[in-house]
Amino acid sequence: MGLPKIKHVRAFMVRGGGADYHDQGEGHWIDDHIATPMSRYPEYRQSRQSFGINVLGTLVVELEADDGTTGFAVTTGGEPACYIVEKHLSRFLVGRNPAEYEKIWDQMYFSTQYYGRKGLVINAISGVDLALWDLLGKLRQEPVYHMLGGAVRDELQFYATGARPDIAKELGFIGGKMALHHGPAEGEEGLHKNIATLADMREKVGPDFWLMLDCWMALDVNYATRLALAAQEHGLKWIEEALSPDDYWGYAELKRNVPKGMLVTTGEHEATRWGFRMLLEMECCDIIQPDVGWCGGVTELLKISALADAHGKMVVPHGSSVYSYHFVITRHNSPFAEFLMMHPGPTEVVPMFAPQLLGEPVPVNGRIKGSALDKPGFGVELNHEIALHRPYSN
Ligand SMILES: C[C@H](O)[C@H](O)CC(=O)C(=O)O
Ligand SMILES: [Mg+2]
Repeated sequence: MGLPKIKHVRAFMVRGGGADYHDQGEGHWIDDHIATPMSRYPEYRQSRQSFGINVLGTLVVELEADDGTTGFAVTTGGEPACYIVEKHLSRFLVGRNPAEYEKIWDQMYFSTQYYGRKGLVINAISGVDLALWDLLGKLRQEPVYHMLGGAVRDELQFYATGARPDIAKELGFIGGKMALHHGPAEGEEGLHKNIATLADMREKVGPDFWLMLDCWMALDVNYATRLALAAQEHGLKWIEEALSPDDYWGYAELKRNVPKGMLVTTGEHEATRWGFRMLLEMECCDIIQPDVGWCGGVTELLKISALADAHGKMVVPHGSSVYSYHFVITRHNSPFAEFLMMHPGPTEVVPMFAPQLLGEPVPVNGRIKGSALDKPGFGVELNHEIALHRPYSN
């Protein structure tokens, strides 16, 4: 329909925070003895970087149209994702109209299905999809949330993820989600410590502030059930990602086991409508948490969200900065959003994907006004002052 065609596809890798938010320096709360599936090995317990959580780095996808307009997006994926974008996915983009995002998504997904479906390949597809939406918005001079149907509310409300829900409360957030520190291999002592941390935080924030625990796939059904039962008296709102993302059966059992009123959430490491269909149809959880940069991008999230809505479930995307903000504001079944506190303390609000994005909005008093999203595309620019490395070309 008269839009300039895509002329160039470029994929860069970047180190140091941003979309690979686990790639932080020493002393950051996000790498401080957090329970993981690798915690069963004592040598990998203290630091997630020790087992390689940050090996990938960020993938930046940049699309340039015939008229010189560029759209871009960032996600996790680094060098291997650059290869997939440049050597495989670019063929579905060059010479194409960016408004054909449905057909492009379909071609990217089915051409990679024999080695893709989840994980890195879907991260790469998500990055391309988000860059397409950004380009489309920049060409049409429209914010992405307009193209998704427009806002259903005037502002976004956030809960904060970090080690200091007490400070998150002072900063105006509606709740605080803490990482669980000890996994099953740390025995009864670890379980008591986990509960003691929650009890201490409940004491600090008072009775009504939401408190959640993020278990980052570290537990088994028995441990997660015991944790949930013990956490009830401290008003735990939800238990997140307690089990392996492949253990749909375990999630269904956990959901039956937790105390009435406590929510089970998961999905940040799930991908595509087919993965989320499993979580929904098997009654695994109360809230699904797709990461917009990992689940297939906005094009796929629209389908995931419609499926969740039909099942009466909320969609509260994992992190994902502006890519989540433009989506959440358009959906009734996404009533609030996550803000990942990337300050090392974390005692201050800093942009989630700093330093990669310029103009990234941040919550003020736990909120972002819809008007802050009123710029073309996702409303941010790539910070060209950071070291962008292009390992391959197409
Ligand atoms: C804090 C968690 O372990 C993880 O780093 C982030 C996450 O899962 C979330 O924000 O949700
Ligand atoms: Mg999580």
